[in-house]
Formats: sequence, C-alpha cells, structure tokens
Amino acid sequence: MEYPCKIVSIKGREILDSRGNPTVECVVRLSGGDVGRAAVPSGASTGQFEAHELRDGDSSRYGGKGVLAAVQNITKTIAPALYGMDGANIRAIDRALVELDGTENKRGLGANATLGVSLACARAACRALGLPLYRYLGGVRADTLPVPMMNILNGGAHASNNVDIQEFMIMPVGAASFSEGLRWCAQVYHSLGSLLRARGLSTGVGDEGGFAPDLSSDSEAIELIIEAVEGAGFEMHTDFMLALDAAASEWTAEYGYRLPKLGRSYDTDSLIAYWQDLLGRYPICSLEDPLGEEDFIGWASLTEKLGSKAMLVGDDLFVTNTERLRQGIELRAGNAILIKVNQIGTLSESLDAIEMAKKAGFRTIISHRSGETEDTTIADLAVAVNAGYIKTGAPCRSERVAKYNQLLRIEEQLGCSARYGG
Ligand SMILES: O=C(O)[C@@H](CO)OP(=O)(O)O
Ligand SMILES: [Mg+2]
Repeated sequence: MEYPCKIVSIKGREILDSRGNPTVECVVRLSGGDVGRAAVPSGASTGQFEAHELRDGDSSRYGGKGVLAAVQNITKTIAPALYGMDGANIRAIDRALVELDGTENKRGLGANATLGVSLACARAACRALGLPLYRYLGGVRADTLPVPMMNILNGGAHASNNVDIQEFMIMPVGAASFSEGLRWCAQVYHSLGSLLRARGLSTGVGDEGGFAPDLSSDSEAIELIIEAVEGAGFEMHTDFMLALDAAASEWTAEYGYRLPKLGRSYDTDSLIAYWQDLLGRYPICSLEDPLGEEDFIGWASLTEKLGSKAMLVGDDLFVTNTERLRQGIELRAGNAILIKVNQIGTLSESLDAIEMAKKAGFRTIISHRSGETEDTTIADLAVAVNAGYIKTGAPCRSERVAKYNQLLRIEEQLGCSARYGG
C-alpha cells in the first residue's frame, strides 16, 4: 500500500470566531484520502511579543479585521511549497512553515496562516494513522486529564464594566477525576448565577462566558465566588482553590501600573505587596500575569516572595516562546507557563515550549483564547503532553463547552488508565 500521509491539497478559508470576528480555517487532504480541518483562535488582551496575527486592514470588510490575506498566503504560498511532503511529520512541516515565513515573529505569512496549516496537518495525519489526536501527539505516555481552571467571573479587557482583574477562576483540586471536577465547576457556576440574581446583580456574561456583574473591588468578586462554592455544598481548600489572571500588561503605564477601572496607580513593589496581601487573605493557588510583560525583574522578585505558595503563570510574559521562557527560567521569573498555540504559530514550537518548561520544573497550562471556535485541538493537546491544567472558560458558551466535552470523551476512552491533575 502506498504511504497515505503525503499532502495532496491545502485550502484556507475565512470563518467567524466566537466574537463574530473573522478567523482562519485550514483544510489539509492527504494521499490516502484523509482530511484534517483546524480553526485558529484569537486573543483580545494580546501580548506585544506574540507572533503576528495577519489582518487585512481593509476597513470595508469587518472594520479591517478580515483574514483574506492570511488565507491567500495558505493557498498561494504555503500550499505549493508543502505539496508532496509527509503530513504526519509535523516537525518538518513546521520547520518548512518557519522558513517560508522568514521572519522572527511570523509577520511574513501571519501566525494565523501557519498555525492553521500546522494544526490541520496534525488532524489529517492522526486520521490517516487511525489514532485519536491526543494519542498521535502524545504516544503511550498521554494519560492525564487536566484540572480545569474555569473562568466564572470576567473583568479587565473581557468585560467593559466592573473590576480590573481579567479572570477569576475556580479549580476543582479535590475532585477524583476530570468528569467529577467538571461537574463540580458547573454546579458552582450555577450557584454563582443564583447568587447574583438574588443580589439583583447582572447575570450577563463576558467573552469567555464568565459572569460580568458590576462590582467595585477584587475582594468583592473573590468573596462572591467563595460564597458560590460553599453555596453549592463544597469547601474551599479541600475541594476548590481559586486562580486569577490579572493580565497586568494591560495596566502598564508610563511609570509602573495604572488600573484603568479603579483609577489607582502602583509601582512594581506596591503591586507585589498587593498580591502578597491578596494571597494571604484568600485561597488562591495560581496567579497569571500579575506583572507586565517587560517586568522580568519584578517577576523575579515576586517569584522569590510567592513562588512557594502559588503558580505564577507567564502568559504575556512568555508568549509560548522558548526564547522568552529561557530568560524566565534563568532569572527565576515565574514558575509556570500558559501555552497558547497561536502565540507562537506552530504546533511543534508549542511542544518545544512545553518541553522546556517541564524540564525546568515549570507547570504547564494549555489555554484557549478569548476569541475561539468549535475547534477542540487544545483539549487533545492538554492530554497529549500531560499538561496538568487547562484554561478554557465557562460552561455556558459552546466554543468553550466543546473543549470540556472533548475531554470527557478522552477520559472515557482512557478508561481506568486515565489520571487527573497537575
Ligand atoms: O489572557 C488570557 O489568558 C486570554 C485567555 O483567557 O485572554 P486573550 O485570549 O484575550 O489574550
Ligand atoms: Mg492571560
């Protein structure tokens, strides 16, 4: 039989994401007839060191946000260069994409173009080889379902009202399995909804499905969530811990930080003191982007003070980029990394960042973007690399639920060999 994984066609198209913005979808067909399809997510609070997301800039279409140029790069530039290559050799595909792009941040072809192709090849290849995606990517070692870090209250750039911290998350650390943890989270989400209704607060939701009530302080948000956890019959510490994403790069001001909604300014030291106080008062075990993306020195000082108490997660700081992660490891800035495949623009570079993080003893969290699609690749990726954690929003928006449901299917497939947690 002829080898079934040679690339015979690659096609791009413009589709919509969960915010109604255009994004790239890519379809790859292999010689054995198998087809893989992948859609690319998109962020709102994007880090300045992320790979370049190519947008058309033609204001007559989607206010300049169209992705037809990226789609054209797939069809006209990438497709002819990759025809005949082994679609299952993702490293070779990704290397070819990096070379074709020829820039250090994918501004040549657009990271949305390269990622679409990279992911669609993986999807086509696992079909051709008759394997689930997590098994193809992770081999026999893939067995761990991630702890959800479920964002149930939205602020910052994901909600135009309320507080400055972007995400308030719950982590079902005491659950025995992923499915149990997910059920617990959904129950707490509903409990929080009832609580908000009872207080006359809005139950409208933000971009990632978390509620976005009008609140005036971070403490108020945290206390509401704790009440919701307890109201659903759970205990903090033993059943649940909290996680925050400050997305503090959004607060960067000329001198230090300015919280736009609260209107208060901080320098690095006083912001660190703020986090120390918050972690002293509440059961928070993970803090993402507590300082800005250029403040490596501040991060190092924060890590010295709080690194034994919590995961200090670099999102905008590391942008899934091994060069930036290496700096963080050397400086002891942070102790965990958020992995977003579109921050770097290929699957293998994302795998490299995960590997480097693990070798350095950093925790790894696979993450969605605030603009998502029905694509569930990150669910498989989380299991493939035994990441331990996944961040994929609240259980009330289908583009987020799609990832949770895929994890339930994987858990079922793994049966008694499934493990849970970071
Ligand atoms: O900051 C984040 O972690 C993400 C995802 O939750 O948001 P965005 O995709 O807008 O960057
Ligand atoms: Mg973040």
